[in-house]
Amino acid sequence: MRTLNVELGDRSYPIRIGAGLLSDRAQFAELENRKIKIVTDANAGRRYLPTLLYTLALTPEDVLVLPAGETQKTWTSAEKILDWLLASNFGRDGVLIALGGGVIGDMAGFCAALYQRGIDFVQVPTTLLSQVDSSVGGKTAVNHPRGKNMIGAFHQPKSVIADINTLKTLPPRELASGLAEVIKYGMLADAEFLKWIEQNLDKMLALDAEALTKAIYRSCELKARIVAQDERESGPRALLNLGHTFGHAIETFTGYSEWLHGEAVAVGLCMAADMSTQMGWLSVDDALRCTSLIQRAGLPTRPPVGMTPEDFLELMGHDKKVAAGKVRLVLLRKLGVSVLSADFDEKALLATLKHFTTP
Ligand SMILES: NC(=O)c1ccc[n+]([C@@H]2O[C@H](COP(=O)([O-])OP(=O)(O)OC[C@H]3O[C@@H](n4cnc5c(N)ncnc54)[C@H](O)[C@@H]3O)[C@@H](O)[C@H]2O)c1
Ligand SMILES: O=C(O)C(=O)C[C@@H](O)[C@H](O)[C@H](O)COP(=O)(O)O
Ligand SMILES: [Zn+2]
Repeated sequence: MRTLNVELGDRSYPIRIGAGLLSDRAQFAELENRKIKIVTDANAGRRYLPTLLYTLALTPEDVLVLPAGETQKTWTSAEKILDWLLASNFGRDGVLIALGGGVIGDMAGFCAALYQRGIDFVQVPTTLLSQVDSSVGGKTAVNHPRGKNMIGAFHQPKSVIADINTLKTLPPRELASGLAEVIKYGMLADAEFLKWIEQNLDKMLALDAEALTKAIYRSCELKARIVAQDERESGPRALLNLGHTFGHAIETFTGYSEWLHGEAVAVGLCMAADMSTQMGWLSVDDALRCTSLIQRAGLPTRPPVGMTPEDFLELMGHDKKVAAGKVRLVLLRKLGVSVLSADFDEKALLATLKHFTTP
């Protein structure tokens, strides 16, 4: 097992990564003598709930199982969770566990932030995407038809327990979706890691435990370092949004169905790399390197057919990074070096949007 910490003073917490953690009671030692409730979804619950219930000596009454998928990441689902906690007379001293992918983690975390003005919660991520990214950093939210993660709160978990054995049942498309965020970390903060991803992609696609553990550990380490500097995204944390201004536009355009988050981010990464070359920063060769890695991971590299530059511009105008009415974009100076840019050349953006939306 490998452990690292997110350093946030008295809200610091451990991220534990290893095989078989779900059945190891010691991993949940902080929860001893606490009332516990679990929120999960149908897929993660079917596979991993029995083990977790046994480990924590809980019963099915302590669990809420929601339908799976991004379309469920709504205010209505959050209300269901809050209603259930209230109906169970759950106290402010209780702990909510999120067992599942990023959808469950973001929603349960959001409800933990709201319920009785904030209760403790623990992330037990079961997808690659949630183990490398969403379970760490305390961004919690639900989607709105007008925009991704538009209703949310910052609320840090008490711990993150990532059992890599859960990845064995992940459908290939979901594995690839998680790889998009791993590639993002290499592109935005660590060119050496990006090279390692290129060299070890096939191992990760074959679910090699050592390669996956390294990818999860390094992604979490890079994220934890940035979150520790800027928990609430007033500065460098925005860099974690590389590819997301384009990606979130795609997810909103497609109504949070059809496209997975990582797939939309993958296209966003290609678009951000392309625009960085239009700005004269990233070399064309390096942008192509990123696109070809994304393609090798089985991810899309172009937006949905029918999406126009105007669609992108309209949706990007609602991005949470907009400041003083101006879109701000995360771009690459070079591989491993990202910047948040407000004064980018509009022509470069238009050229990228045109290039990616022309059949
Ligand atoms: N808070 C953050 O910092 C942050 C970061 C990145 C992404 N996100 C959010 O995370 C969400 C995407 O997360 P995701 O990709 O985990 O999606 P998800 O939660 O929808 O999980 C993907 C699918 O896999 C299923 N599943 C979960 N674990 C499984 C397992 N072990 N075996 C088989 N199936 C399993 C789920 O039921 C679901 O159908 C998006 O809403 C995105 O916005 C948040
Ligand atoms: O943790 C962050 O900060 C991120 O930006 C990580 C992203 O991968 C993630 O998708 C996040 O939820 C996006 O946040 P948002 O504030 O743009 O909705
Ligand atoms: Zn993301």
